[in-house]
Amino acid sequence: MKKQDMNRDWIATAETLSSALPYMQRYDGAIVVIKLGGHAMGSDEAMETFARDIVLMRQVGVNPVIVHGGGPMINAMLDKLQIKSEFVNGKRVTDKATMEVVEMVLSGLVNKRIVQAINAQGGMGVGLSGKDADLITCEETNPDLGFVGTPVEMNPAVLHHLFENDIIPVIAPIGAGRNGETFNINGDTAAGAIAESLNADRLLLLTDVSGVKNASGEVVTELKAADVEEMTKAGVIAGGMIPKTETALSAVRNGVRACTIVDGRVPNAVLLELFTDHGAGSMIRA
Ligand SMILES: Nc1ncnc2c1ncn2[C@@H]1O[C@H](COP(=O)(O)OP(=O)(O)O)[C@@H](O)[C@H]1O
Ligand SMILES: CC(=O)N[C@@H](CCC(=O)OP(=O)(O)O)C(=O)O
Repeated sequence: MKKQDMNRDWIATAETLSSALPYMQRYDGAIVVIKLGGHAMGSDEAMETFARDIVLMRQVGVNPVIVHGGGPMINAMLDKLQIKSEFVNGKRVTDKATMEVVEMVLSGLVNKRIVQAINAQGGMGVGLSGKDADLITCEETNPDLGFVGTPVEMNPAVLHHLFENDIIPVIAPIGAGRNGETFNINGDTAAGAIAESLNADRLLLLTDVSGVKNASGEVVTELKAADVEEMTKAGVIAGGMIPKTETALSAVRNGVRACTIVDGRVPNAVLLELFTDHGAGSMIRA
């Protein structure tokens, strides 16, 4: 690269940093819940970039909370163990054997991969699931789905303790039942419940599409409750997008300031969303 071009690059970097100031001021002390879907997790390099962005957020005074999924990783382990699995409206039918695999994969492999990535960037990530410190208590969602849980009681006190100590919580979507059961919670549902219990400023649902698409395949940048209802009835919003839009609507109706469904495959997706004018994806409004 010529010296002149190199200078131009550095000038652009300095300009970008400078223009982020008002956004950093706006989000100083804010609670931002980020759901990282299994499909958005990708390569080690993508994980490294994601982790660096999260540590940067913490560095500039934001309180980030990561809630992760891991559907594809659960599928891979169930395949290895030759356990068949099916989804109904984006939720995995979960019998006892499946529940054991779900907990091992989410609280073990996936959770620790994210924690390790954050710590490698100089952050202090701590992994937990909804079972820790009674964070999420669940009831059965629907008997037909087995051990799929709906959060009914939240205890976010532990998260506030972690914020005070500069620790970044990384949460696996597993909940405890009142009678000693373990429940499998859809990752989006868990992220929404956590965001609501914290009255979060932002909920970002990171996935592997550029946003919620209409029947012609175009991303809709802003959706209201009525749009979501209509598109779901028409089957335009389907599969894994159903829990996302349900979560987004519930969140904005229950104290979360804004919820966006974002393409997590885009490098620096969370920084783009919080600290620039170039946020992409679909914003859901009440
Ligand atoms: N209207 C829609 N717009 C965008 N994606 C949709 C829509 N309806 C269904 N989908 C599907 O939802 C998927 C995202 O959900 P999911 O696979 O559960 O993601 P994640 O693992 O990130 O939680 C997309 O990859 C897409 O196949
Ligand atoms: C009840 C239910 O469906 N739980 C999910 C939990 C993981 C998840 O949500 O993963 P993604 O975010 O990667 O889709 C599952 O078993 O796959």
